[in-house]
Amino acid sequence: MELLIPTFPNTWSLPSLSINKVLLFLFTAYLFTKVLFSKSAKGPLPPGPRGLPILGNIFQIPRLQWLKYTEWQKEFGPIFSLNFAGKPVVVLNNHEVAGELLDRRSNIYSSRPRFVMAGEILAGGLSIGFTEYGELWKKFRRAGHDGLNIRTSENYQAGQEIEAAMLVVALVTDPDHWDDHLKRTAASAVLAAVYGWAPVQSKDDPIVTRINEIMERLMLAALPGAYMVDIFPIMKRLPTWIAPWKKWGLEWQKKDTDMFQGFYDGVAKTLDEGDAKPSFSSSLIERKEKHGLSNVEAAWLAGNMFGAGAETSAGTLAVFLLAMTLYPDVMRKAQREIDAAVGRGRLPTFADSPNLPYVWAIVREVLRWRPVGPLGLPRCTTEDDWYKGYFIPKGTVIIANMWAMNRDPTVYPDYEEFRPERFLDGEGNSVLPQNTHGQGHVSYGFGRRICLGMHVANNALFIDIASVLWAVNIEPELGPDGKPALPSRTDCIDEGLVVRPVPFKCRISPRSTDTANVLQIAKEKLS
Ligand code: HEM
Repeated sequence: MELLIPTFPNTWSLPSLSINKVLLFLFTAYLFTKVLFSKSAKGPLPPGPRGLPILGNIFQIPRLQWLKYTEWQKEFGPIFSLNFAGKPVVVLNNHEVAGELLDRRSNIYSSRPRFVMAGEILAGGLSIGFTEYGELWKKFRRAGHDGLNIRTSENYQAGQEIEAAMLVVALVTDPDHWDDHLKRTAASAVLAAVYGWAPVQSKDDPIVTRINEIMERLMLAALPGAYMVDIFPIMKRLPTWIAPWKKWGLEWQKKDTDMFQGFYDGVAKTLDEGDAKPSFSSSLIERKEKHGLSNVEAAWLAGNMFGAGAETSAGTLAVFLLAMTLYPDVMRKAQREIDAAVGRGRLPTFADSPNLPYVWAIVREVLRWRPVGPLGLPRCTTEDDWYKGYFIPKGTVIIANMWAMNRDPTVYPDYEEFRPERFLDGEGNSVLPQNTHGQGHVSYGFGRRICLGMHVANNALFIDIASVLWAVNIEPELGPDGKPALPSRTDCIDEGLVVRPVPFKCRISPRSTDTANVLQIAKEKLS
């Protein structure tokens, strides 16, 4: 079984065998000290699986952790605890407990665990997703909300319509590389929203590649066990000449800061010249005084939006294609709705949104059925707490098992099926389960740290899905026997930042005879 936790894989962190032995000794000594001198608990933690002495459950955690947690939930209930080598971890598995702790008690459940290498060294403490609950995070959050709330996210809709038209052209002219097109469009749409840039032409655009590398570096560095400094934070004080990993991290911090600063300054320049398109960065610059962020803080906030938004959106669009390949009746029903509301003479726009409730239900169901972040981002408690007789000490890592919540049979009977109808009543009005923040699912997280980009993401998904279904059919490939070869419903890849379906083949072809015009109509939108 592949293990996520105690692998210590990085050569920067283990430069030689002798250091290796010293560190192993220190590590063991640390664990013993922790166990011997740990403060006596004030009450019982929630129940959980029995683990090894000292090391606890760390060897029981497989790579697709959420599946194991969902199994354990059946045995231990909606809230259970684990021991990661002395660190208490509490896993929340249903809407009721997550709603109570993460939403209603969010004053003590809104911090993140400390990520020394990723958050502090590589990102210089400036990555909003890793920032602990405190003044800087509150400033980031207010500024982020100003530029991405439900109202301001409408500013980016014109750019999202253009992106959707580009996606249609790409899928019609080069259907086999659909995954590349999804990645390009997601990256391009987020860059347009964040910096007001013109669409990028390829998923391999050097800037897209460079920002993706930053996110990959941060996510790999954040994996438990990747760097010793996360186990012994005191190592952060080592001088760089004996800590090459620190030198490397600081060098990247400088390069990444220079790049984000350059992008941000570029927007400031176009604003000065009166030439800027509405964007998240332009809103940051215009409300600089109000937000109280320094230039470098604002530049990192903007840069991080790309990392948080591009791969998550691309992965979700891949789930959409998988669902359409497996559920042709859903696709046809949506196409009937789109044809009735939009006709065949133009692409859908945001003005059609009120007339496309089934398309909106597909957006919700895609996010519920296969969330690209099944465990979201971990939280950390900032005070001791009690829940139903269980004690949750300050500093506990909290994991929200969104996978299990989105598949709770009491909320979603037939949860394994892709069935957008579950979100609609007979009149086409939305039906949304409780404790789902008006979304129908919990894939955007909870409480004060709920995804900042959820309105931008929902809008992009809506217009992409409506436009693609207006333009093309998505069907399974035919196998050698001439019968449809269905892709796997369940196989997935955990890429660190997102979990997406394993690569699969499908046939994408223009719809019916009048769609000879599809390309022309989409291209007209782009001219
Ligand atoms: C389908 C696409 C997306 C999904 C599924 C998604 C999901 C999530 C989740 C689960 C979290 C953690 C929430 C928590 O701790 O409770 C998160 C955080 C975040 N997301 Fe998204 N996201 C998406 C798109 C976006 C976009 C497009 C942006 C920006 C334009 C964005 C910006 C952020 C930021 C900045 C955070 C960190 C918030 C904080 O720590 O305070 N996301 N997202």
